[in-house]
Amino acid sequence: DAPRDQICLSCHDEYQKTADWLMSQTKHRPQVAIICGSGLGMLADTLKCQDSFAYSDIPGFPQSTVQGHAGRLVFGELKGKTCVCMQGRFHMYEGHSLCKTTFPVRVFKLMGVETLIVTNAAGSLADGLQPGDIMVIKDHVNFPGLVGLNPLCGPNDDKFGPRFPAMSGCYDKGLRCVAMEIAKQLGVASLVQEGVYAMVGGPNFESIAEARLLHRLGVDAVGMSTAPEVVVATHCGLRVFGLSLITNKVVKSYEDSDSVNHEGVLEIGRLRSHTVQQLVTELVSRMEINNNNTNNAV
Ligand SMILES: O=P(O)(O)O[C@@H]1C[C@H](O)[C@@H](CO)O1
Ligand code: HPA
Repeated sequence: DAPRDQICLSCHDEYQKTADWLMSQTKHRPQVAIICGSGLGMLADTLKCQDSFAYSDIPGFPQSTVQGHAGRLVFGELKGKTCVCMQGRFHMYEGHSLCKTTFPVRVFKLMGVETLIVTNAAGSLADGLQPGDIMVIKDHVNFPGLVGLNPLCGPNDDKFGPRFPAMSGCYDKGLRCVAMEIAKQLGVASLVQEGVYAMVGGPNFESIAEARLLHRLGVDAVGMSTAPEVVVATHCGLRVFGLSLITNKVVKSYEDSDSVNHEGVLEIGRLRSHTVQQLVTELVSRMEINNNNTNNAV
Protein backbone atom coordinates (compact mmCIF):
# COMPACT_ATOMS: atom_id res chain seq x y z
CA ASP A 1 0.00 0.00 0.00
CA ALA A 2 1.09 3.60 -0.54
CA PRO A 3 2.19 5.15 2.79
CA ARG A 4 -0.94 6.32 4.60
CA ASP A 5 0.16 9.95 4.56
CA GLN A 6 0.44 9.86 0.75
CA ILE A 7 -3.07 8.55 0.19
CA CYS A 8 -5.33 11.40 -0.80
CA LEU A 9 -7.91 11.69 1.95
CA SER A 10 -9.12 15.11 0.79
CA CYS A 11 -12.57 14.17 -0.39
CA HIS A 12 -14.41 16.14 -3.02
CA ASP A 13 -16.04 18.28 -0.35
CA GLU A 14 -12.69 19.69 0.86
CA TYR A 15 -11.74 20.82 -2.62
CA GLN A 16 -15.24 22.25 -3.09
CA LYS A 17 -15.10 24.06 0.26
CA THR A 18 -11.84 25.79 -0.73
CA ALA A 19 -13.14 26.63 -4.22
CA ASP A 20 -16.36 28.05 -2.74
CA TRP A 21 -14.42 30.12 -0.20
CA LEU A 22 -12.20 31.59 -2.93
CA MET A 23 -15.20 32.33 -5.18
CA SER A 24 -16.80 34.14 -2.26
CA GLN A 25 -13.70 36.32 -1.89
CA THR A 26 -13.07 37.30 -5.52
CA LYS A 27 -15.22 38.05 -8.55
CA HIS A 28 -12.51 36.58 -10.83
CA ARG A 29 -13.42 33.27 -12.41
CA PRO A 30 -10.07 32.00 -13.75
CA GLN A 31 -9.70 30.17 -17.06
CA VAL A 32 -5.93 29.70 -16.78
CA ALA A 33 -3.88 28.66 -13.73
CA ILE A 34 -0.13 29.36 -13.48
CA ILE A 35 2.12 27.63 -10.96
CA CYS A 36 5.30 29.67 -10.39
CA GLY A 37 8.50 27.73 -9.75
CA SER A 38 11.45 28.73 -7.57
CA GLY A 39 12.30 32.35 -8.24
CA LEU A 40 9.52 32.72 -10.82
CA GLY A 41 6.88 34.29 -8.60
CA MET A 42 7.17 37.56 -10.54
CA LEU A 43 4.87 36.04 -13.17
CA ALA A 44 1.99 37.05 -10.88
CA ASP A 45 3.08 40.71 -11.05
CA THR A 46 1.87 40.85 -14.66
CA LEU A 47 -1.77 40.26 -13.64
CA LYS A 48 -4.08 43.29 -13.72
CA CYS A 49 -6.96 43.99 -11.30
CA GLN A 50 -5.41 41.64 -8.74
CA ASP A 51 -7.06 39.94 -5.82
CA SER A 52 -4.47 38.10 -3.76
CA PHE A 53 -4.64 35.85 -0.72
CA ALA A 54 -1.97 34.47 1.60
CA TYR A 55 -1.97 30.67 1.55
CA SER A 56 -2.33 30.81 5.34
CA ASP A 57 -5.76 32.45 4.92
CA ILE A 58 -7.08 29.91 2.42
CA PRO A 59 -8.94 26.93 3.93
CA GLY A 60 -7.21 23.63 3.11
CA PHE A 61 -4.11 25.22 1.55
CA PRO A 62 -0.69 24.06 2.82
CA GLN A 63 2.04 26.58 3.55
CA SER A 64 5.06 27.38 1.36
CA THR A 65 8.30 26.96 3.32
CA VAL A 66 10.93 27.39 0.59
CA GLN A 67 12.90 30.61 -0.09
CA GLY A 68 11.68 32.04 -3.40
CA HIS A 69 8.11 30.83 -2.85
CA ALA A 70 6.05 33.77 -1.51
CA GLY A 71 2.96 31.78 -0.55
CA ARG A 72 0.28 33.92 -2.18
CA LEU A 73 -2.56 33.06 -4.56
CA VAL A 74 -3.09 35.90 -7.05
CA PHE A 75 -6.17 36.31 -9.24
CA GLY A 76 -6.22 38.80 -12.10
CA GLU A 77 -6.46 39.56 -15.81
CA LEU A 78 -3.69 38.81 -18.30
CA LYS A 79 -4.18 39.76 -21.97
CA GLY A 80 -7.93 39.41 -21.69
CA LYS A 81 -7.84 36.08 -19.87
CA THR A 82 -8.73 35.62 -16.22
CA CYS A 83 -5.87 33.85 -14.48
CA VAL A 84 -4.97 32.51 -11.06
CA CYS A 85 -1.29 32.38 -10.17
CA MET A 86 0.41 30.41 -7.42
CA GLN A 87 3.29 32.55 -6.13
CA GLY A 88 4.97 29.58 -4.54
CA ARG A 89 4.26 25.91 -4.92
CA PHE A 90 4.36 22.91 -2.60
CA HIS A 91 6.96 20.16 -2.75
CA MET A 92 7.01 16.61 -1.44
CA TYR A 93 10.42 17.36 0.14
CA GLU A 94 8.83 20.00 2.39
CA GLY A 95 6.93 17.17 4.04
CA HIS A 96 3.64 17.86 2.26
CA SER A 97 1.72 14.76 1.21
CA LEU A 98 1.30 14.50 -2.55
CA CYS A 99 -2.37 15.07 -1.93
CA LYS A 100 -1.61 18.46 -0.39
CA THR A 101 1.14 19.19 -2.94
CA THR A 102 -1.46 18.95 -5.70
CA PHE A 103 -4.51 20.20 -3.74
CA PRO A 104 -4.69 23.55 -5.62
CA VAL A 105 -4.97 21.85 -9.02
CA ARG A 106 -8.33 20.28 -8.21
CA VAL A 107 -9.52 23.51 -6.60
CA PHE A 108 -8.68 25.34 -9.84
CA LYS A 109 -10.61 22.70 -11.80
CA LEU A 110 -13.69 23.27 -9.63
CA MET A 111 -13.34 27.04 -10.20
CA GLY A 112 -13.57 26.48 -13.97
CA VAL A 113 -9.89 26.59 -14.98
CA GLU A 114 -9.29 24.86 -18.34
CA THR A 115 -5.52 25.21 -18.80
CA LEU A 116 -2.63 24.79 -16.35
CA ILE A 117 0.75 26.43 -17.00
CA VAL A 118 3.38 24.95 -14.75
CA THR A 119 6.87 26.43 -14.38
CA ASN A 120 9.88 25.28 -12.44
CA ALA A 121 13.60 25.74 -11.95
CA ALA A 122 15.63 22.77 -13.09
CA GLY A 123 19.17 21.57 -13.56
CA SER A 124 20.40 20.69 -17.04
CA LEU A 125 21.70 17.25 -17.99
CA ALA A 126 21.61 17.84 -21.76
CA ASP A 127 24.81 19.27 -23.25
CA GLY A 128 22.83 21.79 -25.32
CA LEU A 129 20.95 23.27 -22.33
CA GLN A 130 22.78 26.05 -20.49
CA PRO A 131 21.87 28.02 -17.33
CA GLY A 132 19.47 30.76 -18.41
CA ASP A 133 17.92 28.63 -21.15
CA ILE A 134 14.23 27.77 -21.12
CA MET A 135 13.10 24.19 -21.72
CA VAL A 136 9.57 23.70 -22.99
CA ILE A 137 8.58 20.45 -21.34
CA LYS A 138 7.73 17.80 -23.95
CA ASP A 139 7.25 15.00 -21.41
CA HIS A 140 8.25 14.01 -17.88
CA VAL A 141 9.67 11.08 -15.95
CA ASN A 142 7.93 10.95 -12.59
CA PHE A 143 10.42 8.90 -10.55
CA PRO A 144 8.47 9.08 -7.27
CA GLY A 145 5.35 8.05 -9.17
CA LEU A 146 7.13 5.02 -10.59
CA VAL A 147 7.52 3.67 -7.06
CA GLY A 148 4.00 4.46 -5.90
CA LEU A 149 4.44 8.00 -4.53
CA ASN A 150 1.55 9.24 -6.62
CA PRO A 151 -1.18 11.78 -5.75
CA LEU A 152 -3.75 9.50 -7.39
CA CYS A 153 -3.02 6.61 -5.01
CA GLY A 154 -5.96 5.67 -2.82
CA PRO A 155 -9.66 5.69 -3.64
CA ASN A 156 -10.29 7.25 -7.06
CA ASP A 157 -12.60 10.28 -7.12
CA ASP A 158 -14.60 9.53 -10.26
CA LYS A 159 -15.96 13.10 -10.25
CA PHE A 160 -12.46 14.24 -11.28
CA GLY A 161 -11.31 11.45 -13.60
CA PRO A 162 -10.78 7.76 -14.33
CA ARG A 163 -9.04 5.21 -12.15
CA PHE A 164 -6.32 4.63 -14.75
CA PRO A 165 -5.66 7.94 -16.60
CA ALA A 166 -3.46 7.95 -19.69
CA MET A 167 -0.40 10.24 -19.51
CA SER A 168 0.78 10.06 -23.12
CA GLY A 169 0.64 13.56 -24.61
CA CYS A 170 -0.06 15.23 -21.25
CA TYR A 171 1.97 18.28 -22.33
CA ASP A 172 -0.29 19.82 -24.96
CA LYS A 173 1.37 19.74 -28.40
CA GLY A 174 -0.55 22.75 -29.70
CA LEU A 175 0.61 24.93 -26.82
CA ARG A 176 4.18 23.67 -27.23
CA CYS A 177 4.18 24.56 -30.93
CA VAL A 178 2.87 28.07 -30.25
CA ALA A 179 5.43 28.56 -27.46
CA MET A 180 8.26 27.70 -29.85
CA GLU A 181 6.77 30.13 -32.42
CA ILE A 182 6.54 32.87 -29.76
CA ALA A 183 10.19 32.29 -28.82
CA LYS A 184 11.15 32.95 -32.46
CA GLN A 185 9.02 36.10 -32.63
CA LEU A 186 10.48 37.37 -29.34
CA GLY A 187 13.98 36.81 -30.72
CA VAL A 188 14.87 34.30 -28.01
CA ALA A 189 14.68 31.10 -30.07
CA SER A 190 18.32 30.37 -29.22
CA LEU A 191 17.39 30.16 -25.54
CA VAL A 192 14.34 27.92 -25.95
CA GLN A 193 14.16 24.22 -26.77
CA GLU A 194 11.95 21.25 -25.96
CA GLY A 195 13.04 18.47 -23.65
CA VAL A 196 12.20 15.82 -21.09
CA TYR A 197 11.93 16.80 -17.42
CA ALA A 198 12.51 14.33 -14.60
CA MET A 199 11.21 14.79 -11.08
CA VAL A 200 13.30 13.50 -8.20
CA GLY A 201 12.20 13.72 -4.58
CA GLY A 202 14.90 16.08 -3.26
CA PRO A 203 15.66 18.14 -1.23
CA ASN A 204 19.28 17.16 -1.89
CA PHE A 205 20.64 17.83 -5.35
CA GLU A 206 21.79 14.79 -7.34
CA SER A 207 25.00 12.87 -6.71
CA ILE A 208 27.30 12.52 -9.72
CA ALA A 209 26.28 8.89 -10.14
CA GLU A 210 22.58 9.89 -10.06
CA ALA A 211 23.26 12.64 -12.60
CA ARG A 212 25.02 10.20 -14.92
CA LEU A 213 22.18 7.68 -14.57
CA LEU A 214 19.54 10.33 -15.40
CA HIS A 215 21.59 11.51 -18.38
CA ARG A 216 21.97 7.92 -19.60
CA LEU A 217 18.22 7.50 -19.34
CA GLY A 218 17.70 10.41 -21.74
CA VAL A 219 16.52 13.01 -19.25
CA ASP A 220 17.26 16.60 -20.32
CA ALA A 221 16.51 18.49 -17.07
CA VAL A 222 15.87 17.48 -13.49
CA GLY A 223 13.80 19.10 -10.75
CA MET A 224 11.85 18.34 -7.60
CA SER A 225 8.28 19.23 -8.55
CA THR A 226 5.82 19.58 -11.43
CA ALA A 227 5.09 15.92 -12.23
CA PRO A 228 2.52 15.42 -9.43
CA GLU A 229 0.65 18.60 -10.41
CA VAL A 230 0.64 17.53 -14.06
CA VAL A 231 -0.60 14.01 -13.20
CA VAL A 232 -3.53 15.45 -11.24
CA ALA A 233 -4.23 18.10 -13.89
CA THR A 234 -4.27 15.47 -16.65
CA HIS A 235 -6.48 13.20 -14.52
CA CYS A 236 -9.15 15.92 -14.25
CA GLY A 237 -8.95 16.98 -17.90
CA LEU A 238 -6.95 20.22 -17.75
CA ARG A 239 -4.81 21.15 -20.76
CA VAL A 240 -1.18 21.45 -19.59
CA PHE A 241 1.82 23.50 -20.67
CA GLY A 242 5.09 23.33 -18.74
CA LEU A 243 8.43 25.08 -18.87
CA SER A 244 11.68 24.74 -16.94
CA LEU A 245 14.04 27.64 -16.39
CA ILE A 246 17.48 26.03 -16.50
CA THR A 247 19.31 27.38 -13.47
CA ASN A 248 22.41 25.20 -13.38
CA LYS A 249 24.36 22.45 -15.11
CA VAL A 250 24.02 19.26 -13.10
CA VAL A 251 27.51 18.02 -12.17
CA LYS A 252 28.15 14.81 -14.16
CA SER A 253 31.93 14.51 -13.85
CA TYR A 254 34.09 13.48 -10.87
CA GLU A 255 36.67 15.95 -12.18
CA ASP A 256 34.20 18.84 -11.95
CA SER A 257 34.50 20.88 -8.75
CA ASP A 258 31.31 22.88 -9.41
CA SER A 259 28.39 22.49 -7.03
CA VAL A 260 24.83 23.84 -7.12
CA ASN A 261 22.97 25.81 -4.45
CA HIS A 262 19.50 27.32 -4.09
CA GLU A 263 20.78 30.90 -4.05
CA GLY A 264 22.26 30.36 -7.49
CA VAL A 265 18.96 28.90 -8.67
CA LEU A 266 17.07 31.99 -7.50
CA GLU A 267 19.65 34.30 -9.12
CA ILE A 268 19.01 32.82 -12.58
CA GLY A 269 15.30 33.26 -11.89
CA ARG A 270 15.90 36.97 -11.34
CA LEU A 271 18.05 37.21 -14.48
CA ARG A 272 15.51 35.52 -16.73
CA SER A 273 12.26 36.71 -15.13
CA HIS A 274 11.44 39.13 -17.96
CA THR A 275 11.89 36.54 -20.71
CA VAL A 276 9.81 33.94 -18.88
CA GLN A 277 7.14 36.58 -18.25
CA GLN A 278 7.07 37.58 -21.94
CA LEU A 279 6.76 33.99 -23.13
CA VAL A 280 4.00 33.03 -20.70
CA THR A 281 2.10 36.29 -21.28
CA GLU A 282 2.13 35.87 -25.06
CA LEU A 283 1.11 32.23 -24.76
CA VAL A 284 -1.86 33.16 -22.58
CA SER A 285 -2.86 35.90 -25.02
CA ARG A 286 -3.08 33.34 -27.81
CA MET A 287 -5.03 30.75 -25.86
CA GLU A 288 -8.47 29.88 -27.16
CA ILE A 289 -10.82 29.89 -24.23
CA ASN A 290 -14.44 28.83 -24.47
CA ASN A 291 -14.27 28.49 -28.25
CA ASN A 292 -13.36 32.12 -29.04
CA ASN A 293 -12.15 32.14 -32.64
CA THR A 294 -8.93 34.12 -32.76
CA ASN A 295 -5.87 33.81 -35.02
CA ASN A 296 -3.07 31.56 -33.86
CA ALA A 297 -5.28 30.50 -31.05
CA VAL A 298 -4.63 27.16 -29.41
O1 LIG B 1 9.95 24.60 -7.12
P1 LIG B 1 10.86 24.31 -8.24
O2 LIG B 1 10.74 22.88 -8.71
O3 LIG B 1 10.76 25.31 -9.32
O4 LIG B 1 12.35 24.51 -7.64
C1 LIG B 1 13.52 23.74 -7.88
C2 LIG B 1 13.44 22.47 -7.08
C3 LIG B 1 13.74 22.96 -5.70
O5 LIG B 1 12.54 23.40 -5.11
C4 LIG B 1 14.67 24.17 -5.91
C5 LIG B 1 16.09 23.82 -5.60
O6 LIG B 1 16.93 24.95 -5.81
O7 LIG B 1 14.56 24.49 -7.31
N1 HPA C 1 18.42 19.30 -9.45
C1 HPA C 1 17.17 19.20 -8.92
N2 HPA C 1 16.35 20.24 -8.81
C2 HPA C 1 16.79 21.44 -9.22
C3 HPA C 1 18.08 21.61 -9.77
C4 HPA C 1 18.92 20.49 -9.88
O1 HPA C 1 20.07 20.56 -10.36
N3 HPA C 1 18.20 22.94 -10.09
C5 HPA C 1 17.03 23.53 -9.74
N4 HPA C 1 16.18 22.65 -9.23
